Amino acid sequence: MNATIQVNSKKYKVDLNKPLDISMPLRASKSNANAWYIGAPEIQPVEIDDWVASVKKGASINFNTIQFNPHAHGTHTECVGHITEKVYSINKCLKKFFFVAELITVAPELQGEDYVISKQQIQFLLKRKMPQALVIRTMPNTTDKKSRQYSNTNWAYLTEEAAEYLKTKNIQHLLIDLPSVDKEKDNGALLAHKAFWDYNGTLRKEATITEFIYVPNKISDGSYILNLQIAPFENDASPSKPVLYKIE
Ligand SMILES: N[C@@H](CC(=O)c1ccccc1NC=O)C(=O)O
Repeated sequence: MNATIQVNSKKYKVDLNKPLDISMPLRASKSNANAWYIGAPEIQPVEIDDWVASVKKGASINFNTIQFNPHAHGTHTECVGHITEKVYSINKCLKKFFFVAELITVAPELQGEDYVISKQQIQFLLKRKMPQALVIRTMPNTTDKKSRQYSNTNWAYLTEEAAEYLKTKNIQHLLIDLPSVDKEKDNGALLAHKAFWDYNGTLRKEATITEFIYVPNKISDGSYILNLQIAPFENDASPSKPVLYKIE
């Protein structure tokens, strides 16, 4: 199934039969990716008295209750409501689902005791491109990202200057394969989140941050059409399913 997508005067051809899924599966397992010091996701059949809602246990259906945290357990998309007292819901902030996206690969650089993604690195890789969405794959990109236990690891993060740069480039949607665009332990500073959403200026209510993606190595850097879908939770964040389509 082929589609031609026109954005202003530019036409992009994509093959909808060739989706490139950059989300992580969310599993009820200790080996599911995890951050923020909580346990693993749980998926359990409902139990009422002696009845267990599992076909294996004699019920006519499987009927599971799921317990998880969108920020801690996998690919999720969040809006500015993640850091504001006022309630903003991702289901109300994200109202369009197709975007022109650029995928870049960055090796975070050592700054003091931290690894960071700098403005210079992004500037160099983006050149003069002005995509609506930026997808950042960090190096090294091993498959253990899908099961990594990130708590207390001081993962790499985006500098405030880099996030500010993305805002000035008018990038609306930022996607990254780390648990957060910010430093794990920053005493609540959340500098990159705040710079990207213009927290101290005019809130960018339509801008979103998607964290905990996984971009397989077989997908090369370049321009794509991104389909960014969430589950319709009225909450600051929802599990999400970003899918790329190569521009032919
Ligand atoms: N970096 C923050 C903590 C933080 O961002 C956070 C803590 C617990 C659960 C989620 C968090 N942030 C992102 O989703 C801090 O050190 O205060």
